[in-house]
Amino acid sequence: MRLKTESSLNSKIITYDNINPLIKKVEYAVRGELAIQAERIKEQLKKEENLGFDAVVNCNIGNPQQLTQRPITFFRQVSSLTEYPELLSPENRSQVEKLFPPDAIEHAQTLLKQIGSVGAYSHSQGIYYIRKNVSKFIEERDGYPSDPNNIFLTQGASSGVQNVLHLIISHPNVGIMIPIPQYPLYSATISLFDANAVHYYLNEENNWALDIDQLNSSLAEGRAKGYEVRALVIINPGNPTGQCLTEQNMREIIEFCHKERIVLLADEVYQANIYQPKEYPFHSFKKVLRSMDSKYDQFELFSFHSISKGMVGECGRRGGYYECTGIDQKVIDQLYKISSVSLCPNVQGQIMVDLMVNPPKPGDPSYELYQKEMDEIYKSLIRRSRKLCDVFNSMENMECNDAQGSMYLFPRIHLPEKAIEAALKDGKQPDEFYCLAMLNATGICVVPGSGFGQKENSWHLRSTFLPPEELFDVICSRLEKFHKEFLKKYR
Ligand SMILES: Cc1ncc(COP(=O)(O)O)c(CN[C@@H]2CONC2=O)c1O
Repeated sequence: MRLKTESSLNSKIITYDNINPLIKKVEYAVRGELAIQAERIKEQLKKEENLGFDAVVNCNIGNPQQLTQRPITFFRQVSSLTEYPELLSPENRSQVEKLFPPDAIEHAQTLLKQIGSVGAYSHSQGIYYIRKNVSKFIEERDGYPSDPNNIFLTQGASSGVQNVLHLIISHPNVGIMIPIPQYPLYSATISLFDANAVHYYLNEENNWALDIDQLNSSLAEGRAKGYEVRALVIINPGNPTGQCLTEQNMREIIEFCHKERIVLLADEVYQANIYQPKEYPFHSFKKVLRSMDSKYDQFELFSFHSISKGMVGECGRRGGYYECTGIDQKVIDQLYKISSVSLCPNVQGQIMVDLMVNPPKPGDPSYELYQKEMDEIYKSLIRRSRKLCDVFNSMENMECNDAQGSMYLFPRIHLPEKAIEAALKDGKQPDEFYCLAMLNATGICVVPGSGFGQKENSWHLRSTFLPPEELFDVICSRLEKFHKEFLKKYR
């Protein structure tokens, strides 16, 4: 028997060296080095250190309410009434009616009748009444049937994406096609589940369009590496690129998946963030699929949505859903089983999904305020996206496609050779080096393009356009001043 020395008894059982290597391999740039450095700077500012700016501006994450966007009043009224049902008792009614509109009271009562208590576990797929409202929303949006039994409510779209990818990744040789640039939930999850990302490049010169021949060459590459390519991920509208797919392009994508026997994962969390609705309207893959001929009736599609985006922006409540279309019932049963391991998605997140898909209707007492608040946020997002895009395009050595949708701009930066050399000497990617310098000089935290993937020798950054409009002029002038000084230093 090995004698246990004093030191070995005191040494850690779990160490960095002996944890799951797949976890060590995962990267998630949206909250990576830049975000960590931003937190350090926030601590310095709290100690009133003079850093040349008075606050950090988190443009690294699509987190609207962190940047002071207000929640939708009606949604919070209903949610708060469900949290403390005593407010709805007869003895409190007269008081409550002074503070809450009748339709909020009615909505909360209806939910509680279906839910019982928000403190109870719900059905693992989510509350059936809410899933019925999700199906109704989908039917009204697309004009085709939707079955609540094929809907899973989730802890944000993230957990739905992870469950579906986990289900599909049946062995280490599975390939999953993901866009470059992509939202790193996908690369991180594929890596965590020990599978293989098969990259297809979006075309920056054509407004980040998805060329079908790119899909064909990417698939051929994946298969040449011996991967069993099983799924294609489409983010529409795109993150970080903001492009919206045309119906024709979507039909070609469905034809490609059908021909190559690949399951389609349609990430549509930004479906309400559409800023050029005439030129680039949102079409769901479900609608386009159902508009195609009967040979596609068995086509397999997973569609994801979330309460974190749109004008709702309730990121922290962790709500979302995915719809299974054409998925074998036995597979759906396995998704139910894996959902039941986590018992259920949080109930307030489910309530927010219900409010997102079942908001006040014309003629309801709260409809006017609801519409006004949604409209104000929507119009402001358009103004801010255009303003920041114009600023990026006015800066030397920078070019930026406008945001057709989503919450981000992804400008390309042509960095001077000296800056690239300095970055590599510092052991950093050039765009990470630039973004860190920006953060330290201005307090503005963005994410380097290398965190999303990009064409060889091209450098980008991703910024949201979420800071409040009243701060925009200051932020834009800080960006311009920093950029000028950076180029001068490394010219
Ligand atoms: C394309 C896409 N899909 C899914 C998600 C996950 O959302 P929820 O889990 O909150 O529903 C995000 C979040 N966007 C991240 C978070 O903020 N900035 C981003 O790039 C996203 O951008």
